[in-house]
Amino acid sequence: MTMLKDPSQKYRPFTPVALPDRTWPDKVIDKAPIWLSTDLRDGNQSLIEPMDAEKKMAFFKCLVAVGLKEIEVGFPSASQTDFDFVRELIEGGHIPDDVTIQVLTQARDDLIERTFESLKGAKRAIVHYYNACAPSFRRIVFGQDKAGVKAIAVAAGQTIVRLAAERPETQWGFEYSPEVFSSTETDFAVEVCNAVIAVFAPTPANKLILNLPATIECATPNNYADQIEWFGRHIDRRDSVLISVHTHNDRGTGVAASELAVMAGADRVEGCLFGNGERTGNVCLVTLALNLYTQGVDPELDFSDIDAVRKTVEECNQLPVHPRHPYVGDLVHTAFSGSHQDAIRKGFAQQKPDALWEVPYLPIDPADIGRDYEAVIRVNSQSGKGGIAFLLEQEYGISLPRRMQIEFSQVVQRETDRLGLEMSAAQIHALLEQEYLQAKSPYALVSHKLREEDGTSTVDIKVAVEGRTEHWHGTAKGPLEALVASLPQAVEIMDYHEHSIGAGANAKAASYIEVRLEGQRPLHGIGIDENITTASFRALLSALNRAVTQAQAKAA
Ligand SMILES: CC(=O)SCCNC(=O)CCNC(=O)[C@H](O)C(C)(C)COP(=O)(O)OP(=O)(O)OC[C@H]1O[C@@H](n2cnc3c(N)ncnc32)[C@H](O)[C@@H]1OP(=O)(O)O
Ligand SMILES: CC(C)C(=O)C(=O)O
Repeated sequence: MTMLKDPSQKYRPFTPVALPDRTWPDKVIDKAPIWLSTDLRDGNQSLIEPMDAEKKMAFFKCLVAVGLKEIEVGFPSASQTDFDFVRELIEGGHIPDDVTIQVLTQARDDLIERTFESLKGAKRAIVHYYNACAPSFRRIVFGQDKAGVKAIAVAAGQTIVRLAAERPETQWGFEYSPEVFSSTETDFAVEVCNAVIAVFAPTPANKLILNLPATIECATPNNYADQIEWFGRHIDRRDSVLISVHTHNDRGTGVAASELAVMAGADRVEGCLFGNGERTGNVCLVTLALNLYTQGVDPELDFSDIDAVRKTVEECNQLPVHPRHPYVGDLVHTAFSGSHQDAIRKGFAQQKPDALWEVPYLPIDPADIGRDYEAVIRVNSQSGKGGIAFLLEQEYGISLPRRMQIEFSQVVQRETDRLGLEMSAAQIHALLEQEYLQAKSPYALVSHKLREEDGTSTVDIKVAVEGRTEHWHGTAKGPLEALVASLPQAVEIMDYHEHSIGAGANAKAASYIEVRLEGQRPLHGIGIDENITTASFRALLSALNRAVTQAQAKAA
Protein backbone atom coordinates (compact mmCIF):
# COMPACT_ATOMS: atom_id res chain seq x y z
CA MET A 1 0.00 0.00 0.00
CA THR A 2 1.40 3.43 -0.88
CA MET A 3 1.10 5.91 1.96
CA LEU A 4 0.26 9.53 1.28
CA LYS A 5 3.02 11.88 2.36
CA ASP A 6 0.46 14.00 4.18
CA PRO A 7 -2.54 11.88 5.21
CA SER A 8 -4.57 14.99 6.06
CA GLN A 9 -4.93 15.48 2.28
CA LYS A 10 -7.20 12.43 2.30
CA TYR A 11 -10.04 14.32 3.95
CA ARG A 12 -12.51 16.80 2.46
CA PRO A 13 -13.10 19.96 4.52
CA PHE A 14 -16.67 20.63 5.64
CA THR A 15 -18.69 23.03 3.48
CA PRO A 16 -20.67 25.35 5.76
CA VAL A 17 -24.18 26.54 5.00
CA ALA A 18 -24.26 30.29 4.27
CA LEU A 19 -26.07 32.06 7.10
CA PRO A 20 -24.48 35.48 7.66
CA ASP A 21 -27.56 36.79 9.51
CA ARG A 22 -27.66 33.88 11.97
CA THR A 23 -29.52 34.70 15.19
CA TRP A 24 -28.74 31.69 17.37
CA PRO A 25 -25.55 33.09 19.01
CA ASP A 26 -27.67 35.60 20.92
CA LYS A 27 -30.21 33.05 22.13
CA VAL A 28 -30.30 31.60 25.65
CA ILE A 29 -31.80 28.23 26.53
CA ASP A 30 -34.48 29.01 29.10
CA LYS A 31 -36.55 25.86 29.03
CA ALA A 32 -35.97 22.15 28.65
CA PRO A 33 -36.39 20.68 25.16
CA ILE A 34 -38.52 17.59 24.59
CA TRP A 35 -36.18 14.71 25.44
CA LEU A 36 -36.06 11.37 23.66
CA SER A 37 -33.96 8.53 25.02
CA THR A 38 -32.60 6.24 22.34
CA ASP A 39 -30.69 4.08 24.81
CA LEU A 40 -32.72 1.02 23.92
CA ARG A 41 -32.18 1.56 20.19
CA ASP A 42 -29.10 3.57 19.15
CA GLY A 43 -27.45 2.73 22.47
CA ASN A 44 -28.40 -0.93 22.24
CA GLN A 45 -27.33 -1.37 18.62
CA SER A 46 -23.81 -0.23 19.49
CA LEU A 47 -23.22 -2.61 22.41
CA ILE A 48 -20.83 -5.51 22.27
CA GLU A 49 -23.67 -7.67 23.56
CA PRO A 50 -27.10 -6.13 22.90
CA MET A 51 -29.39 -6.15 25.91
CA ASP A 52 -31.61 -9.14 26.58
CA ALA A 53 -35.27 -8.72 27.52
CA GLU A 54 -34.54 -8.46 31.23
CA LYS A 55 -31.92 -5.75 30.78
CA LYS A 56 -34.13 -3.84 28.36
CA MET A 57 -36.97 -3.87 30.87
CA ALA A 58 -34.72 -2.72 33.73
CA PHE A 59 -33.40 0.10 31.53
CA PHE A 60 -36.93 1.08 30.41
CA LYS A 61 -38.09 1.32 34.03
CA CYS A 62 -35.05 3.41 34.90
CA LEU A 63 -35.81 5.81 32.01
CA VAL A 64 -39.42 6.13 33.16
CA ALA A 65 -38.27 6.81 36.74
CA VAL A 66 -35.89 9.52 35.50
CA GLY A 67 -38.87 11.22 33.83
CA LEU A 68 -38.35 10.49 30.11
CA LYS A 69 -41.68 10.86 28.32
CA GLU A 70 -40.53 9.68 24.89
CA ILE A 71 -38.47 6.51 24.71
CA GLU A 72 -37.19 4.79 21.57
CA VAL A 73 -37.51 1.18 22.64
CA GLY A 74 -35.97 -0.66 19.72
CA PHE A 75 -35.81 -1.63 16.07
CA PRO A 76 -38.52 -4.33 16.12
CA SER A 77 -37.98 -5.45 12.54
CA ALA A 78 -34.30 -6.12 13.28
CA SER A 79 -34.51 -8.94 15.78
CA GLN A 80 -36.93 -11.19 17.58
CA THR A 81 -35.61 -9.85 20.90
CA ASP A 82 -36.56 -6.29 19.96
CA PHE A 83 -39.91 -7.38 18.53
CA ASP A 84 -40.78 -9.41 21.63
CA PHE A 85 -39.69 -6.60 23.92
CA VAL A 86 -42.10 -4.17 22.25
CA ARG A 87 -44.87 -6.78 22.56
CA GLU A 88 -44.09 -7.28 26.25
CA LEU A 89 -44.18 -3.54 26.92
CA ILE A 90 -47.61 -3.30 25.32
CA GLU A 91 -49.18 -6.57 26.46
CA GLY A 92 -47.65 -6.40 29.94
CA GLY A 93 -49.03 -2.88 30.49
CA HIS A 94 -45.59 -1.49 31.30
CA ILE A 95 -46.01 1.85 29.50
CA PRO A 96 -47.26 4.62 31.80
CA ASP A 97 -50.03 6.82 30.40
CA ASP A 98 -47.75 9.83 30.07
CA VAL A 99 -44.98 7.93 28.23
CA THR A 100 -44.86 7.37 24.47
CA ILE A 101 -42.77 4.62 22.97
CA GLN A 102 -40.99 5.07 19.64
CA VAL A 103 -39.54 2.47 17.28
CA LEU A 104 -37.18 2.73 14.32
CA THR A 105 -37.31 1.18 10.89
CA GLN A 106 -35.49 1.53 7.60
CA ALA A 107 -37.54 2.97 4.73
CA ARG A 108 -38.40 -0.52 3.43
CA ASP A 109 -41.95 -1.83 3.14
CA ASP A 110 -41.26 -5.31 4.56
CA LEU A 111 -39.57 -3.82 7.62
CA ILE A 112 -42.27 -1.18 8.06
CA GLU A 113 -44.99 -3.85 8.04
CA ARG A 114 -43.18 -5.87 10.67
CA THR A 115 -42.75 -2.67 12.70
CA PHE A 116 -46.51 -2.02 12.71
CA GLU A 117 -47.11 -5.65 13.71
CA SER A 118 -44.94 -5.12 16.78
CA LEU A 119 -47.02 -2.10 17.82
CA LYS A 120 -50.42 -3.79 17.70
CA GLY A 121 -52.61 -2.63 20.58
CA ALA A 122 -50.37 0.27 21.65
CA LYS A 123 -52.29 3.29 22.98
CA ARG A 124 -49.74 5.67 21.52
CA ALA A 125 -46.58 5.16 19.47
CA ILE A 126 -44.18 7.06 17.26
CA VAL A 127 -43.01 5.31 14.09
CA HIS A 128 -39.57 6.60 13.18
CA TYR A 129 -38.09 5.88 9.76
CA TYR A 130 -34.92 6.99 8.07
CA ASN A 131 -32.84 6.95 4.95
CA ALA A 132 -29.47 8.52 4.40
CA CYS A 133 -29.43 11.60 2.17
CA ALA A 134 -25.77 12.70 2.08
CA PRO A 135 -23.92 12.60 -1.27
CA SER A 136 -21.55 9.75 -0.40
CA PHE A 137 -24.41 7.63 0.99
CA ARG A 138 -26.55 8.31 -2.08
CA ARG A 139 -23.71 7.04 -4.24
CA ILE A 140 -22.18 4.33 -2.05
CA VAL A 141 -25.15 2.81 -0.16
CA PHE A 142 -28.12 3.36 -2.47
CA GLY A 143 -26.53 3.88 -5.88
CA GLN A 144 -29.17 6.58 -6.37
CA ASP A 145 -29.30 10.21 -7.37
CA LYS A 146 -31.12 12.89 -5.35
CA ALA A 147 -34.48 12.05 -6.87
CA GLY A 148 -34.05 8.36 -6.10
CA VAL A 149 -33.22 9.00 -2.45
CA LYS A 150 -36.15 11.41 -2.10
CA ALA A 151 -38.42 8.77 -3.64
CA ILE A 152 -37.35 6.22 -0.98
CA ALA A 153 -38.42 8.65 1.76
CA VAL A 154 -41.73 9.45 0.07
CA ALA A 155 -42.67 5.86 -0.74
CA ALA A 156 -41.92 4.65 2.81
CA GLY A 157 -43.89 7.58 4.21
CA GLN A 158 -46.87 6.58 2.11
CA THR A 159 -46.66 3.00 3.39
CA ILE A 160 -46.54 4.26 6.97
CA VAL A 161 -49.55 6.56 6.48
CA ARG A 162 -51.51 3.66 4.96
CA LEU A 163 -50.65 1.16 7.69
CA ALA A 164 -51.39 3.69 10.44
CA ALA A 165 -54.80 4.48 8.91
CA GLU A 166 -55.60 0.77 9.05
CA ARG A 167 -54.95 0.80 12.83
CA PRO A 168 -56.96 3.72 14.21
CA GLU A 169 -57.02 2.27 17.74
CA THR A 170 -53.48 3.65 18.23
CA GLN A 171 -52.71 7.34 18.50
CA TRP A 172 -49.85 7.59 15.98
CA GLY A 173 -46.95 9.97 15.86
CA PHE A 174 -44.40 9.99 13.05
CA GLU A 175 -40.75 10.84 12.80
CA TYR A 176 -38.57 11.05 9.72
CA SER A 177 -34.77 11.31 9.79
CA PRO A 178 -32.79 12.34 6.73
CA GLU A 179 -29.91 10.33 8.07
CA VAL A 180 -26.46 11.98 7.96
CA PHE A 181 -28.23 15.34 7.80
CA SER A 182 -25.12 17.25 8.86
CA SER A 183 -23.21 15.97 5.82
CA THR A 184 -26.15 16.50 3.46
CA GLU A 185 -26.60 19.65 1.38
CA THR A 186 -28.99 21.55 3.67
CA ASP A 187 -31.23 22.65 0.79
CA PHE A 188 -31.54 19.02 -0.33
CA ALA A 189 -32.45 17.92 3.24
CA VAL A 190 -35.17 20.58 3.21
CA GLU A 191 -36.35 19.36 -0.21
CA VAL A 192 -36.65 15.74 1.02
CA CYS A 193 -38.31 16.79 4.29
CA ASN A 194 -40.82 18.99 2.44
CA ALA A 195 -41.74 15.99 0.30
CA VAL A 196 -42.21 13.94 3.47
CA ILE A 197 -44.34 16.71 5.00
CA ALA A 198 -46.58 16.56 1.94
CA VAL A 199 -47.12 12.85 2.59
CA PHE A 200 -47.92 13.13 6.32
CA ALA A 201 -49.85 16.43 6.11
CA PRO A 202 -49.06 17.39 9.72
CA THR A 203 -51.00 20.10 11.59
CA PRO A 204 -50.10 22.26 14.59
CA ALA A 205 -52.14 19.82 16.72
CA ASN A 206 -50.56 16.74 15.18
CA LYS A 207 -46.97 17.57 14.39
CA LEU A 208 -44.49 15.59 12.36
CA ILE A 209 -41.09 15.12 13.97
CA LEU A 210 -38.22 15.90 11.61
CA ASN A 211 -35.06 14.60 13.19
CA LEU A 212 -31.84 16.10 11.81
CA PRO A 213 -29.02 13.82 12.85
CA ALA A 214 -25.34 14.54 13.02
CA THR A 215 -25.02 10.82 12.36
CA ILE A 216 -21.31 11.38 12.08
CA GLU A 217 -20.17 14.59 13.70
CA CYS A 218 -18.22 16.27 10.92
CA ALA A 219 -17.71 19.94 11.81
CA THR A 220 -17.57 22.40 14.67
CA PRO A 221 -20.88 22.80 16.55
CA ASN A 222 -21.51 26.32 15.21
CA ASN A 223 -21.82 24.82 11.72
CA TYR A 224 -24.46 22.39 12.93
CA ALA A 225 -26.34 25.25 14.60
CA ASP A 226 -26.24 27.20 11.31
CA GLN A 227 -27.70 24.18 9.51
CA ILE A 228 -30.50 23.87 12.07
CA GLU A 229 -31.39 27.57 11.91
CA TRP A 230 -31.26 27.50 8.10
CA PHE A 231 -33.47 24.40 8.02
CA GLY A 232 -36.00 26.00 10.41
CA ARG A 233 -36.25 29.08 8.21
CA HIS A 234 -36.80 27.14 4.98
CA ILE A 235 -38.92 24.15 5.95
CA ASP A 236 -42.64 24.17 5.01
CA ARG A 237 -45.27 24.36 7.75
CA ARG A 238 -42.83 25.16 10.53
CA ASP A 239 -45.76 25.37 12.93
CA SER A 240 -46.67 21.74 12.20
CA VAL A 241 -43.19 20.35 12.57
CA LEU A 242 -41.05 19.53 15.60
CA ILE A 243 -37.36 19.88 14.82
CA SER A 244 -35.43 17.18 16.63
CA VAL A 245 -31.66 16.87 16.87
CA HIS A 246 -29.64 13.73 17.29
CA THR A 247 -25.94 14.34 17.72
CA HIS A 248 -23.05 11.95 17.93
CA ASN A 249 -19.73 12.69 19.50
CA ASP A 250 -17.15 11.84 16.82
CA ARG A 251 -15.29 15.12 17.30
CA GLY A 252 -15.98 15.17 21.04
CA THR A 253 -18.45 18.07 20.76
CA GLY A 254 -21.81 16.29 20.76
CA VAL A 255 -23.03 18.18 23.84
CA ALA A 256 -22.08 21.57 22.40
CA ALA A 257 -23.69 20.69 19.06
CA SER A 258 -26.99 19.80 20.72
CA GLU A 259 -26.97 22.90 22.91
CA LEU A 260 -26.23 25.24 20.01
CA ALA A 261 -28.87 23.45 17.94
CA VAL A 262 -31.47 24.12 20.65
CA MET A 263 -30.40 27.79 20.59
CA ALA A 264 -30.88 27.60 16.80
CA GLY A 265 -34.48 26.46 17.17
CA ALA A 266 -34.53 22.71 17.79
CA ASP A 267 -37.53 21.64 19.88
CA ARG A 268 -36.44 18.16 20.77
CA VAL A 269 -33.20 16.34 21.63
CA GLU A 270 -32.40 12.66 21.20
CA GLY A 271 -29.57 11.00 23.10
CA CYS A 272 -28.46 8.34 25.56
CA LEU A 273 -27.68 8.32 29.25
CA PHE A 274 -23.97 8.84 29.89
CA GLY A 275 -23.32 9.06 26.15
CA ASN A 276 -23.52 5.45 25.06
CA GLY A 277 -24.12 4.96 21.35
CA GLU A 278 -22.46 4.27 18.03
CA ARG A 279 -18.65 4.80 17.96
CA THR A 280 -17.89 7.68 20.37
CA GLY A 281 -21.51 7.64 21.45
CA ASN A 282 -24.71 9.61 21.19
CA VAL A 283 -24.90 12.89 23.03
CA CYS A 284 -25.20 12.38 26.80
CA LEU A 285 -28.67 13.33 27.99
CA VAL A 286 -27.52 13.51 31.60
CA THR A 287 -24.90 16.13 30.77
CA LEU A 288 -27.37 18.17 28.73
CA ALA A 289 -29.98 18.04 31.47
CA LEU A 290 -27.62 18.93 34.29
CA ASN A 291 -26.03 21.69 32.22
CA LEU A 292 -29.51 23.27 32.14
CA TYR A 293 -29.88 22.72 35.87
CA THR A 294 -26.69 24.69 36.57
CA GLN A 295 -28.12 27.60 34.56
CA GLY A 296 -31.19 27.76 36.77
CA VAL A 297 -33.38 25.94 34.23
CA ASP A 298 -35.45 22.92 35.32
CA PRO A 299 -34.37 20.04 33.03
CA GLU A 300 -37.59 18.15 33.82
CA LEU A 301 -35.52 15.02 34.35
CA ASP A 302 -34.72 13.67 37.79
CA PHE A 303 -31.10 12.83 38.52
CA SER A 304 -31.36 13.27 42.28
CA ASP A 305 -29.94 9.76 42.73
CA ILE A 306 -27.49 9.76 39.86
CA ASP A 307 -25.45 6.83 41.17
CA ALA A 308 -28.50 4.53 41.13
CA VAL A 309 -29.16 5.52 37.50
CA ARG A 310 -25.53 4.93 36.63
CA LYS A 311 -25.56 1.50 38.28
CA THR A 312 -28.55 0.37 36.20
CA VAL A 313 -27.07 1.77 33.00
CA GLU A 314 -23.69 0.16 33.62
CA GLU A 315 -25.29 -3.20 34.34
CA CYS A 316 -27.51 -3.06 31.25
CA ASN A 317 -24.88 -1.74 28.84
CA GLN A 318 -22.07 -3.73 30.41
CA LEU A 319 -19.91 -0.68 29.88
CA PRO A 320 -18.36 1.43 32.64
CA VAL A 321 -18.96 5.17 32.95
CA HIS A 322 -15.66 7.02 32.73
CA PRO A 323 -14.38 8.41 36.07
CA ARG A 324 -14.18 11.88 34.47
CA HIS A 325 -17.63 11.79 32.86
CA PRO A 326 -19.41 15.12 33.55
CA TYR A 327 -21.46 15.17 36.76
CA VAL A 328 -21.42 11.40 37.38
CA GLY A 329 -17.83 10.14 37.09
CA ASP A 330 -16.21 8.94 40.28
CA LEU A 331 -13.68 11.77 40.25
CA VAL A 332 -15.70 14.73 38.98
CA HIS A 333 -16.51 16.25 42.36
CA THR A 334 -13.11 15.43 43.78
CA ALA A 335 -10.24 17.82 44.37
CA PHE A 336 -6.78 16.43 45.07
CA SER A 337 -4.84 19.63 44.57
CA GLY A 338 -4.11 21.95 47.45
CA SER A 339 -5.37 25.25 46.03
CA HIS A 340 -8.66 23.68 44.92
CA GLN A 341 -9.15 22.08 48.34
CA ASP A 342 -8.44 25.34 50.11
CA ALA A 343 -11.05 27.19 48.03
CA ILE A 344 -13.64 24.40 48.36
CA ARG A 345 -13.22 24.23 52.12
CA LYS A 346 -13.66 28.01 52.43
CA GLY A 347 -16.62 27.81 50.05
CA PHE A 348 -18.38 25.17 52.13
CA ALA A 349 -17.78 27.18 55.29
CA GLN A 350 -19.38 30.28 53.73
CA GLN A 351 -22.18 28.60 51.75
CA LYS A 352 -25.60 29.31 53.33
CA PRO A 353 -28.19 26.52 52.90
CA ASP A 354 -30.70 28.59 50.90
CA ALA A 355 -28.30 30.86 49.03
CA LEU A 356 -27.18 30.59 45.40
CA TRP A 357 -24.52 27.92 45.03
CA GLU A 358 -21.07 29.49 45.09
CA VAL A 359 -18.61 26.85 46.25
CA PRO A 360 -15.51 27.30 44.08
CA TYR A 361 -14.55 24.50 41.68
CA LEU A 362 -17.87 22.69 42.18
CA PRO A 363 -20.26 23.60 39.33
CA ILE A 364 -23.04 21.68 41.07
CA ASP A 365 -23.81 20.85 44.70
CA PRO A 366 -22.99 17.12 44.82
CA ALA A 367 -25.88 16.67 47.27
CA ASP A 368 -28.36 17.69 44.52
CA ILE A 369 -27.53 14.54 42.61
CA GLY A 370 -27.35 12.31 45.63
CA ARG A 371 -23.61 12.45 46.15
CA ASP A 372 -22.22 12.98 49.65
CA TYR A 373 -19.29 15.26 50.39
CA GLU A 374 -16.94 12.42 51.28
CA ALA A 375 -15.44 12.20 47.81
CA VAL A 376 -15.12 15.95 47.30
CA ILE A 377 -11.71 16.26 48.87
CA ARG A 378 -9.14 13.51 48.66
CA VAL A 379 -5.56 13.77 49.77
CA ASN A 380 -2.38 12.81 47.96
CA SER A 381 1.02 14.42 47.49
CA GLN A 382 -0.56 17.29 45.50
CA SER A 383 -2.74 18.29 48.44
CA GLY A 384 -2.37 21.10 50.94
CA LYS A 385 -3.37 21.89 54.48
CA GLY A 386 -6.92 22.92 53.52
CA GLY A 387 -7.87 19.47 52.25
CA ILE A 388 -6.41 17.69 55.24
CA ALA A 389 -8.19 20.05 57.63
CA PHE A 390 -11.45 19.56 55.70
CA LEU A 391 -11.32 15.78 56.02
CA LEU A 392 -10.54 15.89 59.74
CA GLU A 393 -13.38 18.36 60.28
CA GLN A 394 -15.93 16.46 58.18
CA GLU A 395 -15.11 12.96 59.37
CA TYR A 396 -13.87 13.45 62.94
CA GLY A 397 -15.07 16.91 64.03
CA ILE A 398 -11.45 17.93 64.59
CA SER A 399 -10.76 21.59 63.66
CA LEU A 400 -7.04 22.12 63.64
CA PRO A 401 -5.99 25.73 64.24
CA ARG A 402 -4.36 27.36 61.24
CA ARG A 403 -0.72 27.16 62.42
CA MET A 404 -1.24 23.55 63.35
CA GLN A 405 -2.71 22.79 59.90
CA ILE A 406 0.56 24.02 58.42
CA GLU A 407 2.60 21.85 60.77
CA PHE A 408 0.50 18.69 60.34
CA SER A 409 0.26 19.05 56.54
CA GLN A 410 4.06 18.64 56.44
CA VAL A 411 3.71 15.39 58.37
CA VAL A 412 1.04 14.19 55.87
CA GLN A 413 3.10 15.40 52.90
CA ARG A 414 6.10 13.35 54.07
CA GLU A 415 3.83 10.30 54.33
CA THR A 416 2.13 10.74 50.92
CA ASP A 417 5.52 11.30 49.29
CA ARG A 418 6.85 8.19 51.00
CA LEU A 419 3.85 6.06 50.02
CA GLY A 420 3.25 7.64 46.60
CA LEU A 421 -0.42 6.97 47.24
CA GLU A 422 -3.64 8.70 48.23
CA MET A 423 -4.38 8.83 51.97
CA SER A 424 -7.91 8.28 53.25
CA ALA A 425 -9.48 10.31 56.05
CA ALA A 426 -8.99 7.32 58.35
CA GLN A 427 -5.29 7.10 57.48
CA ILE A 428 -4.83 10.82 58.07
CA HIS A 429 -6.60 10.53 61.41
CA ALA A 430 -4.40 7.57 62.35
CA LEU A 431 -1.33 9.65 61.48
CA LEU A 432 -2.64 12.49 63.65
CA GLU A 433 -3.11 10.07 66.54
CA GLN A 434 0.31 8.59 66.11
CA GLU A 435 2.03 11.96 65.82
CA TYR A 436 0.17 13.90 68.55
CA LEU A 437 -2.25 11.86 70.67
CA GLN A 438 0.18 9.01 71.21
CA ALA A 439 3.13 11.31 71.93
CA LYS A 440 3.47 9.94 75.50
CA SER A 441 7.20 9.72 75.88
CA PRO A 442 9.05 10.76 77.92
CA TYR A 443 6.04 12.07 79.93
CA ALA A 444 2.71 10.20 80.17
CA LEU A 445 -0.07 11.73 82.24
CA VAL A 446 -1.36 9.24 84.83
CA SER A 447 -3.67 11.47 86.90
CA HIS A 448 -4.00 14.98 88.17
CA LYS A 449 -5.71 16.91 90.95
CA LEU A 450 -6.65 20.53 90.59
CA ARG A 451 -7.58 22.94 93.38
CA GLU A 452 -8.75 26.46 92.73
CA GLU A 453 -8.82 28.97 95.60
CA ASP A 454 -8.83 32.76 95.64
CA GLY A 455 -7.99 33.02 91.96
CA THR A 456 -5.07 30.60 92.27
CA SER A 457 -4.84 27.17 90.71
CA THR A 458 -2.78 24.41 92.25
CA VAL A 459 -2.07 21.23 90.38
CA ASP A 460 -0.74 17.90 91.65
CA ILE A 461 0.12 15.65 88.79
CA LYS A 462 1.25 12.05 88.57
CA VAL A 463 3.36 11.28 85.48
CA ALA A 464 4.92 8.07 84.18
CA VAL A 465 8.48 8.82 83.08
CA GLU A 466 10.39 5.96 81.46
CA GLY A 467 8.93 3.31 83.81
CA ARG A 468 9.06 5.46 86.94
CA THR A 469 6.24 7.51 88.50
CA GLU A 470 6.96 11.16 89.23
CA HIS A 471 4.85 13.67 91.16
CA TRP A 472 4.86 17.24 89.98
CA HIS A 473 3.37 20.20 91.75
CA GLY A 474 2.67 23.73 90.52
CA THR A 475 0.74 26.85 91.46
CA ALA A 476 -0.23 29.75 89.23
CA LYS A 477 -3.14 31.95 88.17
CA GLY A 478 -4.84 29.36 85.92
CA PRO A 479 -4.73 25.55 85.56
CA LEU A 480 -2.54 25.52 82.45
CA GLU A 481 -0.07 28.01 83.93
CA ALA A 482 0.00 25.84 87.10
CA LEU A 483 0.87 22.82 84.96
CA VAL A 484 3.59 24.81 83.19
CA ALA A 485 4.96 25.82 86.60
CA SER A 486 5.09 22.14 87.63
CA LEU A 487 7.11 21.00 84.61
CA PRO A 488 10.73 19.90 85.05
CA GLN A 489 11.86 22.22 82.25
CA ALA A 490 11.01 25.71 81.01
CA VAL A 491 8.26 25.85 78.36
CA GLU A 492 6.81 28.87 76.57
CA ILE A 493 3.14 28.59 75.46
CA MET A 494 2.79 30.25 72.04
CA ASP A 495 -0.84 29.51 71.17
CA TYR A 496 -3.91 27.77 72.60
CA HIS A 497 -7.24 26.70 71.05
CA GLU A 498 -10.07 24.49 72.18
CA HIS A 499 -13.45 23.31 70.87
CA SER A 500 -15.96 20.60 71.59
CA ILE A 501 -16.36 17.50 69.43
CA GLY A 502 -19.95 16.30 69.19
CA ALA A 503 -22.76 17.32 71.49
CA GLY A 504 -24.69 16.10 74.53
CA ALA A 505 -23.52 13.31 76.82
CA ASN A 506 -20.92 12.06 74.29
CA ALA A 507 -19.32 15.46 73.73
CA LYS A 508 -15.57 15.69 74.12
CA ALA A 509 -13.17 18.60 74.35
CA ALA A 510 -10.26 19.04 71.97
CA SER A 511 -7.32 21.26 73.00
CA TYR A 512 -4.46 22.39 70.79
CA ILE A 513 -1.33 23.93 72.30
CA GLU A 514 1.75 25.30 70.62
CA VAL A 515 4.86 25.40 72.80
CA ARG A 516 8.51 26.33 72.43
CA LEU A 517 11.47 24.95 74.31
CA GLU A 518 14.39 27.31 74.54
CA GLY A 519 16.39 27.36 71.33
CA GLN A 520 13.86 25.13 69.50
CA ARG A 521 11.21 25.83 66.87
CA PRO A 522 7.61 25.87 68.16
CA LEU A 523 5.64 22.61 68.03
CA HIS A 524 2.04 21.61 68.64
CA GLY A 525 0.29 19.07 70.81
CA ILE A 526 -3.28 17.82 70.96
CA GLY A 527 -5.37 16.54 73.83
CA ILE A 528 -8.84 15.06 73.61
CA ASP A 529 -10.86 14.17 76.69
CA GLU A 530 -14.34 14.40 78.20
CA ASN A 531 -12.92 16.97 80.62
CA ILE A 532 -11.64 20.25 79.18
CA THR A 533 -8.88 20.67 81.78
CA THR A 534 -7.65 17.12 81.21
CA ALA A 535 -7.74 17.75 77.45
CA SER A 536 -5.56 20.85 77.87
CA PHE A 537 -3.09 19.00 80.14
CA ARG A 538 -2.84 16.18 77.61
CA ALA A 539 -2.28 18.73 74.84
CA LEU A 540 0.52 20.40 76.76
CA LEU A 541 2.26 17.09 77.48
CA SER A 542 1.80 16.01 73.85
CA ALA A 543 3.48 19.22 72.68
CA LEU A 544 6.22 18.92 75.28
CA ASN A 545 6.92 15.29 74.40
CA ARG A 546 7.17 16.11 70.70
CA ALA A 547 9.46 19.05 71.41
CA VAL A 548 11.74 17.01 73.72
CA THR A 549 11.88 14.10 71.25
CA GLN A 550 12.75 16.39 68.36
CA ALA A 551 15.37 18.23 70.41
CA GLN A 552 16.95 14.88 71.35
CA ALA A 553 16.90 13.72 67.73
CA LYS A 554 18.56 16.97 66.67
CA ALA A 555 21.23 16.64 69.30
CA ALA A 556 21.99 12.99 68.43
C1 LIG B 1 -27.57 5.75 11.96
C2 LIG B 1 -28.30 4.61 12.50
O1 LIG B 1 -28.08 4.29 13.61
S1 LIG B 1 -29.44 3.86 11.58
C3 LIG B 1 -29.99 2.47 12.46
C4 LIG B 1 -29.08 1.36 12.27
N1 LIG B 1 -29.48 0.27 13.06
C5 LIG B 1 -29.42 -0.98 12.61
O2 LIG B 1 -29.06 -1.22 11.49
C6 LIG B 1 -29.76 -2.06 13.57
C7 LIG B 1 -30.79 -3.02 13.03
N2 LIG B 1 -30.55 -3.40 11.67
C8 LIG B 1 -30.69 -4.71 11.23
O3 LIG B 1 -30.92 -5.61 12.03
C9 LIG B 1 -30.59 -4.98 9.78
O4 LIG B 1 -29.75 -4.04 9.18
C10 LIG B 1 -31.99 -4.92 9.12
C11 LIG B 1 -32.84 -6.04 9.70
C12 LIG B 1 -32.68 -3.60 9.39
C13 LIG B 1 -31.85 -5.08 7.63
O5 LIG B 1 -31.09 -6.20 7.36
P1 LIG B 1 -30.80 -6.71 5.85
O6 LIG B 1 -32.07 -6.82 5.14
O7 LIG B 1 -29.94 -7.89 6.01
O8 LIG B 1 -30.03 -5.54 5.16
P2 LIG B 1 -28.74 -4.76 5.54
O9 LIG B 1 -28.68 -4.45 6.98
O10 LIG B 1 -27.55 -5.41 5.00
O11 LIG B 1 -29.11 -3.43 4.82
C14 LIG B 1 -28.60 -3.08 3.61
C15 LIG B 1 -29.67 -2.83 2.60
O12 LIG B 1 -30.62 -1.93 3.12
C16 LIG B 1 -30.61 -0.72 2.37
N3 LIG B 1 -30.82 0.33 3.33
C17 LIG B 1 -29.97 0.74 4.26
N4 LIG B 1 -30.56 1.68 4.98
C18 LIG B 1 -31.76 1.87 4.48
C19 LIG B 1 -32.81 2.71 4.81
N5 LIG B 1 -32.72 3.53 5.85
N6 LIG B 1 -33.94 2.65 4.12
C20 LIG B 1 -34.05 1.80 3.09
N7 LIG B 1 -33.09 0.96 2.73
C21 LIG B 1 -31.95 1.01 3.42
C22 LIG B 1 -29.24 -0.70 1.75
O13 LIG B 1 -29.22 0.11 0.61
C23 LIG B 1 -29.04 -2.16 1.42
O14 LIG B 1 -29.77 -2.48 0.28
P3 LIG B 1 -29.18 -3.51 -0.81
O15 LIG B 1 -29.08 -4.81 -0.13
O16 LIG B 1 -30.20 -3.46 -1.89
O17 LIG B 1 -27.85 -2.98 -1.23
C1 LIG C 1 -31.58 6.83 12.61
C2 LIG C 1 -30.81 8.03 12.92
C3 LIG C 1 -31.62 9.01 13.68
C4 LIG C 1 -29.59 7.76 13.66
O1 LIG C 1 -29.52 6.98 14.57
C5 LIG C 1 -28.43 8.57 13.32
O2 LIG C 1 -28.46 9.23 12.30
O3 LIG C 1 -27.45 8.53 14.07
